[in-house]
Amino acid sequence: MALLSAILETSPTRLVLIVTVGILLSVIVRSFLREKKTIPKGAKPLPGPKGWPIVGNAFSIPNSHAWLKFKEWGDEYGPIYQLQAFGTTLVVISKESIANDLLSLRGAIYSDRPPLIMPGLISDNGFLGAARWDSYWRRARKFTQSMLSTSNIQQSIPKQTTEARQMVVDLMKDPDEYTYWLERAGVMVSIKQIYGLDEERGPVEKKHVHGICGFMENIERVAIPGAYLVEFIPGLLHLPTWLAPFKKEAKQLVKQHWDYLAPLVQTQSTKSKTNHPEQPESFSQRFLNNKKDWNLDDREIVWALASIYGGAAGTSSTAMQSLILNMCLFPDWQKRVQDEIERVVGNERLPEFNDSSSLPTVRAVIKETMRWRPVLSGGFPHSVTKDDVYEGYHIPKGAVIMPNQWSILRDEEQYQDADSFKPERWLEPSYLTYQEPLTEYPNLKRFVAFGHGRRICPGLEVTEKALFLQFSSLLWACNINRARDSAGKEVDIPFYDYTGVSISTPRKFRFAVEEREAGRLKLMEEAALKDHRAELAASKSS
Ligand code: HEM
Repeated sequence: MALLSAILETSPTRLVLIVTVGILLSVIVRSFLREKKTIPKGAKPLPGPKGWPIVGNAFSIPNSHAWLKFKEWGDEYGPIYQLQAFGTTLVVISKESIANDLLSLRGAIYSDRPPLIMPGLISDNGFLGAARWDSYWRRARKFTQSMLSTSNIQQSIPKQTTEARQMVVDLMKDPDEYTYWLERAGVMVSIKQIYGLDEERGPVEKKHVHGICGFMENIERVAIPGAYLVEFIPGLLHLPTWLAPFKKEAKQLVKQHWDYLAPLVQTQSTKSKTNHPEQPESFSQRFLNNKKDWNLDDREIVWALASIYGGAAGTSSTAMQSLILNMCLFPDWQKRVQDEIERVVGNERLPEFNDSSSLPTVRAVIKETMRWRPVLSGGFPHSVTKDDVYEGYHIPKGAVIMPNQWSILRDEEQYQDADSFKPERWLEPSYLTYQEPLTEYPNLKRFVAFGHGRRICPGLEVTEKALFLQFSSLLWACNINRARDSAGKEVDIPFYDYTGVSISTPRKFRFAVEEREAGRLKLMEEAALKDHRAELAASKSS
């Protein structure tokens, strides 16, 4: 009682000091106890760089482009090694076979995510990618996987085709705005497929692009390691909001996200079951028509759908930006792709998804771009729920597992001359990566760029279709070249100038787009317009 009354009489500043010191002390004790964790008999600790007491290696891990440092350490300490940060063990994997052994074969204990406090707070713990291995994740994942099944994705091909063509038209007219056109293409497919909305072209589209990209940018920004102290000191969550600015910020953001996302689902509740065979049911309609099958409540479904919508935003458009950049850097490959498209598609018609099996060079350039410039270069963290021993090494419960894609996709034993951009590695039998028949391979199925095991990206098939349609349509209609300055001199494009956060995107670069042959742009524009009008008409009559 005496202690309580003493605390109550203390000034607010002293109270903050007491709380902060208390929390810090508890962190120090917890880190110390975790560091002292015993290793099972017969097992040994993983190798790794030496760290400092308590902070471990935390201050040696860069908060930008961490994958480059992780690869350096991998070259020194081997394909699986550990780091320490404030008592948490970080296990970094640089080899696909090890990632498969742990994250896929032992998926029963390697499918959790580390606690991501801020991404959780700003999405009401509903963002699937950050969700823990719990009941919500299981139910939302089951729903997501079912919605993104092969047959559902097949139904989205007409919309994907229309938006790919529209993207090419927009890009040719206004190449400086390329990031917006690439984002827009993916977002407009999602908004139709997930929420059943067919929007008019123009400002209303912008609202959606900014709405969902803003949500994902916020998730990414708050997840940057070190951005928020609460990620290292979860005890700060117990502070009242007036003492914790991060809580105030999270409250504002979660409201902003909800205000955009919730009405997208609610507008669907007023629509009846669609009877149009050419108008497949949207994901939200499928949910609303069979609510009890999915076991998700009205709040959870908003976030589950937003996770699919958000998962698609930023990822495919980043891969497309890398493809455009690579066409500037490797004009010989651009010519090979265009020659192949010319042989198969010709001048009279536009590329379609059915052409995919006859266009292995297109698929090889896409796959090699995703290997050479992985969208999630540092991988996506998993977490292990039980103590484990792998090849004699101890992996403690709660360790964060980082499958470092930058290293895995540059493993010389798998990819000869791994630092070079070589689409031929997927096309020529002399390479280990070659697989027949070329009507089917290369493809993106089980490609590590999409992660591992039970958490593998459920959007893989959507991406495969989107990238094929966008890239083949672009190179059928135009040539991509380096831009020229006012004196006619080629503008330099840096070889590697990418952002250093989780979705690693090429920083803004300049390029030129020109029509390959007169009439192609017109053909593309007419097709995009006709299909879009038909979609709008069908949606109004349904
Ligand atoms: C270039 C395109 C894409 C890449 C490279 C990519 C990559 C990834 C990776 C690496 C993960 C984490 C996997 C793991 O933890 O092992 C992931 C998760 C996820 N992705 Fe994708 N993705 C892409 C496109 C998409 C699309 C188009 C969608 C939706 C249609 C999507 C939805 C998701 C979702 C919902 C998760 C969370 C899964 C979970 O935690 O259970 N992604 N993605």
